Amino acid sequence: MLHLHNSVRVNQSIVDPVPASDPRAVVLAARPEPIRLSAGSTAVIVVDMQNAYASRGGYVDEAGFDIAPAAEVAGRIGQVLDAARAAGMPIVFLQNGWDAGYVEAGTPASPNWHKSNALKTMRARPELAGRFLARGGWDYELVDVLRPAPGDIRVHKPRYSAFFNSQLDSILRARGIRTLIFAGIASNVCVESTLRDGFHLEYFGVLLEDATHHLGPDFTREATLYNVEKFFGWVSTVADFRRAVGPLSRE
Ligand SMILES: NC(=O)N/C=C\C(=O)O
Repeated sequence: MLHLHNSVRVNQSIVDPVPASDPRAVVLAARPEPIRLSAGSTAVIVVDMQNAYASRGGYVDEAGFDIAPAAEVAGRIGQVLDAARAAGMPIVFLQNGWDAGYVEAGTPASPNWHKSNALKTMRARPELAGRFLARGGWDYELVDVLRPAPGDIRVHKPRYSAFFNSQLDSILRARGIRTLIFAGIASNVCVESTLRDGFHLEYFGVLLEDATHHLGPDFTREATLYNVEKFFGWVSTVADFRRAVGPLSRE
């Protein structure tokens, strides 16, 4: 079988949200099939690469989740951002959390109050009260290695899905964005929640599997990859993304 340079098999059907005639369109190798994307209508969504999720001493580390792979994941996300910036694609950094007084986190009348492991860990260990995911604090801040560049967009979100109680949808629509490239932590929680809601809002979601990390046993990672590939979107890799958008570099 013939292969193109970006490992798209030529006789595979291509998902075509943008016309092939678009001068900024490229084909991204993905599962279950390649997808055409245009630099003009694609954004990279970096999900919650905050100290809370990717640094020692942050919320998920203190709550007992494995964050060992997070540093490597952050490095690969950096490669994605370099390629996206060179191609002129918008980059959106999501930041999960609440106000310093935790009003946005909800009361016991909110499921979030009961299910948020950050809130539960702080209640169980009062010496940690106020430390996790509070705007203005270290835990809420993005990791040092993934600092937004001028022109990048930050969106605050108070729940797992970035499409709820945030400006994400209007920010994307105002820029004509149709395709979302997902990276960040955690693949099985905020990444998947946002990609799923994006699907219901008519966005084409692509998960870069090696630019994400999951919270929980490995089967959660596998389940997310299965769900995305089978029901909600497409799965690709950092190398394939870089190969696909490399030719769009404006430098
Ligand atoms: N960013 C995430 O995927 N968050 C997952 C859990 C949490 O925020 O408690």
